[in-house]
Amino acid sequence: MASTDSLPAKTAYQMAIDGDQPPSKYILSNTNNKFGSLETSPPFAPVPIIDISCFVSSSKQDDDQQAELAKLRSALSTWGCFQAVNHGLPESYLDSVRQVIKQFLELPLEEKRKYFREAGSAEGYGNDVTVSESQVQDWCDRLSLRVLPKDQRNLEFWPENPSNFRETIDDFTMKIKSISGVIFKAMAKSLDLEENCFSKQFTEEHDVMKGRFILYPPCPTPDQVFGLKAHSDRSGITLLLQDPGTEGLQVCNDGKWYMVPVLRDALFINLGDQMQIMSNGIFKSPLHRVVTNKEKGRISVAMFTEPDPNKEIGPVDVLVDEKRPRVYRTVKNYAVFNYECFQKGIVALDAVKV
Ligand SMILES: O=C(O)CCC(=O)C(=O)O
Ligand SMILES: [Fe+2]
Repeated sequence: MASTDSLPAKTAYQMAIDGDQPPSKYILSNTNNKFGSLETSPPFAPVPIIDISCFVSSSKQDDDQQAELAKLRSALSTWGCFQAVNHGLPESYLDSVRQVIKQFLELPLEEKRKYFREAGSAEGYGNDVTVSESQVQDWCDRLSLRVLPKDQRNLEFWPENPSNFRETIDDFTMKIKSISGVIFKAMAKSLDLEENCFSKQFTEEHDVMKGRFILYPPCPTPDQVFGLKAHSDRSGITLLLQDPGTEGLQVCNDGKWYMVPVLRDALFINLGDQMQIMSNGIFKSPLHRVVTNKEKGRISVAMFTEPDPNKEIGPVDVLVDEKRPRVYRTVKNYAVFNYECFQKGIVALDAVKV
């Protein structure tokens, strides 16, 4: 994988501390931005709020569950995302997760350098993967880790400072895995499919999960710089813990951009490309991006669940019929496929259409 990454002399975080103006490679232009102009305060997205305790608790009335399942199906086939509430993780627990990430990402550069992501590697500390000289840079510092399967963790990238980083992220991973299992089952039920048809590929027989821990420092020119460029996720689903103090995430619907509201105790869940493929296009993997803020920084925690890269995925058989012909062909190792498309400037989901 050809890429030209090296840790810059200054990361966005250091530039923000020093009061530097963003260098030209961070500034948007007509040639480096193809997904619509940057609006820092578009309307709020009326993203559905779903009570996911209905999907686990047998004490809830069946009618309640049916209503939430209908809401889930509608949310995922229109917005491709929803706010999950009543997920069982207390606010103080979520604060402790954000805290270890903030502590690591705010360490001096020399300390973080030990975990630097090498060119061609998906793991470690740094900025986005650089695939072309003209690529606009994201105004963020981030750490990417493979968190599952446990025996494939590369601990050399797992910070030892703060000292509770590893145990906190390990515990959070297992809790997110369990919530993902509930959501994959609910997604299947909402489509009248056998309840395990997605969960067995994502959280039972195989569990591949990546974590991305991001710090968006304040930016002096938020109307010219993205925190994160527009993209769709390559995952099955992504579970995102937002910063309770700062908005920044935007989602695209029908060609228009909306700001995702921050709900203090919610997990924001968006569908990734692989679930769009498996649902034969019924569910949507939405384009999303992050804008920066002049005064305030923002921390976010994104957990990506993916199927086994060695197994082919494709539309579930019963979702393909005369009324809804097969939209996508089968594909293996979508992460690598997606990266190769990105390098060529092609949208991966378009490239897997039949
Ligand atoms: O930071 C956010 O709010 C979104 C992060 C994201 O979209 C990603 O890491 O893929
Ligand atoms: Fe994303």
